[in-house]
Amino acid sequence: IEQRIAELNKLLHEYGYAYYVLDKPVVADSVYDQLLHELIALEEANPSLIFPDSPTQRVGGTVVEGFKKVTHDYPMLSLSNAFNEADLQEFDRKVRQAIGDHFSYVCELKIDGLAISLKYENGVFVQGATRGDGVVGEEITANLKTIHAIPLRLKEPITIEVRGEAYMPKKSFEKLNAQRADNGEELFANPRNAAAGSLRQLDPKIAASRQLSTFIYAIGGDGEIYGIDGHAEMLDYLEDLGFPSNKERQRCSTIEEVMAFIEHWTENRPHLAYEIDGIVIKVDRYAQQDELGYTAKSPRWAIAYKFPA
Ligand SMILES: COc1nc2nc(N)nc(N)c2nc1C
Repeated sequence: IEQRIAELNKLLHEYGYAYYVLDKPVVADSVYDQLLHELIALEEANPSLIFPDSPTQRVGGTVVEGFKKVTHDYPMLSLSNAFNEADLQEFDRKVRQAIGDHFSYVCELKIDGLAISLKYENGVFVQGATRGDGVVGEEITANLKTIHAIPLRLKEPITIEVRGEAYMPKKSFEKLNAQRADNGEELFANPRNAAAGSLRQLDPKIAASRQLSTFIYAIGGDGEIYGIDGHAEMLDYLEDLGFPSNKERQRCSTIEEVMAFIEHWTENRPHLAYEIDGIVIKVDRYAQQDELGYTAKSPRWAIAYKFPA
C-alpha cells in the first residue's frame, strides 16, 4: 500500500507539474483523474499514509470566518506607469543618466490579476498572502493551495519568498460567467475581479472550483543571497525550483527594442490564454537596480507600460 501511495504521489506530481506549471500535458485528463481517485481511495482507507504535499491536500476542509492580516517581510511595491512613447523615452533617459549605457532591460507581460506573496520554508509552501496595501496583506494560504500551478514543495529544500500574479484564464472566466448566468447570479466584470473574488472566498472548495493559475515574477528580498545577480537569471532559477514563470519575456538592449516588444503584444494580446494590462520593463542586473534605487513606493529601475484602456 505505502509503495502504491508513494508511486501515485510521484506520478500525480509529475503529471500535475507538466500540466499546470509547464502547460505541457503528458497524459490525458482522464488518466490523471483516474490516478487521483485511486489515491483518494487509498488515503481514505489509510489516513496515516497521506503525504503532506499529496495533490489531495490542496483543498482544505475548513471554512474560515475571515482572513488573518500578515505583514510582508519585504514591502510589496507598486510600479510607476508609462502610457506612451514619451514616458518610455523619459524613463530610459533617467536610467542612462544614472547608470550609463551598458545595461539591458528585461520585458515581461503584465498579467491582469492580483499580486500574491508565497513563502516557503525548507522547500515547503507555508504561507500565502495578498499584497494588501503593500505592507500588510491577508493570509490566504488555504485558497492559494488550491491553485495547482503553485508548488506545495520546491525541488530544493530552500527558504524563499516569491511574488507573482494570481489570475483567472480567459476560458475559466467565460465558463464561470456562463454558470453564473444560468444560476441567475451577478456576472464578474472581468477575469481580474473574478480572480480577486475567488481568492477572497472563505470556503477553499469554492476557490478550488475557480481554476485559477499564477505566474511568479520576483522574489522578496535580495537575489544575491541565492548567488544570482540579475532578474532574467532569477526567473530561470525560479523555474528550476518548480515555479511557473511567464515564458513571453525578452531581453532588450534599447528602448526601441522595448517599444517593438510592446507593439508586438499590443497586436497579439487577444491570442493569449489570459488577460494582460501592460508590459513591465526592468533593468536586469541587480547591481544596477541598486544604483537606481527606489522612490517612496516604487523602483526607479522598472516601469509598467499600460495599454490604452
Ligand atoms: C519588481 O516589481 C514588480 N514586478 C512585476 N513584474 C511583472 N511581470 N508583473 C508585475 N505586476 C510586477 N509588479 C511588480 C511590483
